[in-house]
Amino acid sequence: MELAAFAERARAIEAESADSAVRERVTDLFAAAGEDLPVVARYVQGRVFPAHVSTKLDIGPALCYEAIAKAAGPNVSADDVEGRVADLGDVGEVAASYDFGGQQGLGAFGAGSGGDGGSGSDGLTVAEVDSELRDLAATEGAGSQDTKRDILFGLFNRTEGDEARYLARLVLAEMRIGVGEGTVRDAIADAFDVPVDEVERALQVTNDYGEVAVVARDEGVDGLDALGLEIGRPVGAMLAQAGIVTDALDEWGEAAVEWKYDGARVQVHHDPSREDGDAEGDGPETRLFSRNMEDVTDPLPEVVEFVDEAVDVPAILDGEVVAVAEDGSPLPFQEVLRRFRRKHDVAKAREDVTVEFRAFDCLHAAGDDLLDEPLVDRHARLETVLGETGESALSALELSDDPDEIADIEAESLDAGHEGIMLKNPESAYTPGRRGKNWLKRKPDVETLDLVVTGAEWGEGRRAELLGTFLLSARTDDGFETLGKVATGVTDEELEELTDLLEPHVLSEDGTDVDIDPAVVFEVGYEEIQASPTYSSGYALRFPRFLGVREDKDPDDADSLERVERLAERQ
Ligand SMILES: Nc1ncnc2c1ncn2[C@@H]1O[C@H](COP(=O)(O)OP(=O)(O)OP(=O)(O)O)[C@@H](O)[C@H]1O
Repeated sequence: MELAAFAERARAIEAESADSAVRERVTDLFAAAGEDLPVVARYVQGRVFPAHVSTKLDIGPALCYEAIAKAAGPNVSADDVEGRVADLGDVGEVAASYDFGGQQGLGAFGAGSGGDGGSGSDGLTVAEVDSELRDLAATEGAGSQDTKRDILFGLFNRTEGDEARYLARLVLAEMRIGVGEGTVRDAIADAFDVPVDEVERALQVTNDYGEVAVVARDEGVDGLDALGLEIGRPVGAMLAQAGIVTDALDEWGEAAVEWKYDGARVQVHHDPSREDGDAEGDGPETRLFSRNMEDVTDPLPEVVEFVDEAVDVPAILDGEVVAVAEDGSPLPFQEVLRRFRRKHDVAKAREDVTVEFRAFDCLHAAGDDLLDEPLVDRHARLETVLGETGESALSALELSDDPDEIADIEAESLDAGHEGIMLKNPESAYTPGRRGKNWLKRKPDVETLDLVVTGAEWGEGRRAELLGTFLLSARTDDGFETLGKVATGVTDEELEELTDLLEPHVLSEDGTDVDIDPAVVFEVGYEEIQASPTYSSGYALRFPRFLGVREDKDPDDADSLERVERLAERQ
């Protein structure tokens, strides 16, 4: 499929407001995508790679503006592009407004002019874009930024109008044409006449919209059924809602109660047949993935060693990595995230902060996918997989229908320095990536919010080189809405780290005000949530405090405005 045809359809999808019309258009797009279906199924959601792949484009706005400016000709600078993005608020709009790479003469036959969309500026195809972007992502080392910019320039140079619009939005992860995961799932079912439940299950186990779309089309229901978990390919973590003991007992009669560890989520993939350093190079025995499916194997060698020692069957385990002090008591989870981030000097980091694994679920063991098994059975399997050697990592699961007994478990957890308890439906299946009612978390402490940084201000005087005040936003279906600024409680050293983290995502600057692409999630505490016209969400945080960066969360995992509204009502 030519990029022009894709762009024309993307434009039509974006113009629709009714969900059913969007779904129909996406269905038609999939039916027409031919051999580019896997790419198209991802691009329509603004994804370049499947979620289970750790590869990233790593293109910041500044690099993208340079590539656009270069394609636009000698009279346009990256600053001009940035200025126009600040005015128009959409990099796609800006990219579409330039005449790129001497294509002007072909303009009359350009993107969008043909009913079949096949008469693009120079026949650039979606497959070619994908191949170039893969090359771009694989570029590393010295000079890689220049190479990336050149590849991107080469692509922009071959686009015009809507092609440029959606290419720019794609590479900056700002597609936003109103196509969410649910729409893609439904459209796959409609386009290839397979049950939506089967598509949903296949998506949960593979995390790959492209693969599922192709299997649905080429192999139908049987093909989808045959898709299973694969060791080495992470799946979404099952998530919890806030809940209370009486709700759990009313609903299930009896609850499975566990300590809620204050660490960071890790999915362990272990295959003993893959020896480290084996000649075929098919990967290490154990790989670890964070909650957002990043590969965190290298920074956590002691967890790898523990699993290699304890587990001797192929397995996928779910659990938490906790940082522990010398006396064995838990340290705040920020210490764990520090370890996750560490790429160099891991041995030194390991000396500074000790981490341990706590396992609470088993998704696969010795060839059996266990997602549909009841929790209690999965837990029993987990115990077997860990065996005596791994016993210390097993999270104790107690079944109880007695609120007093559950209160005692909560007190023990808090005494031991943990966060509270998890209440789980003993009979429930494991639903990857879903925040359902079968797992409830109970934390007695005041709730915190995980919010996306969408703006900042440069400091003054001594801190003029540092970003000092951060604008925070909650997630909505269409993007992000602001609800406060956080400035206090941050040291110079922290500000330096935060500036380094955020600078690559700066979209535009106006005086000391900086507009930032949603990429970084902050955990913040607050005294109260107030209704307020100051911010676009209609709410404002009273006395917000910075607690840390949620390195393990993407903007899509940040708290929603709906949750903010619920918390505001409960105050
Ligand atoms: N025994 C346990 N069972 C399941 N999850 C646990 C357990 N102990 C700790 N956790 C952690 O609690 C999290 C569940 O809360 P939730 O799904 O809301 O994630 P979250 O947004 O990271 O929440 P929080 O910030 O409260 O940890 C899990 O992702 C996991 O990291």
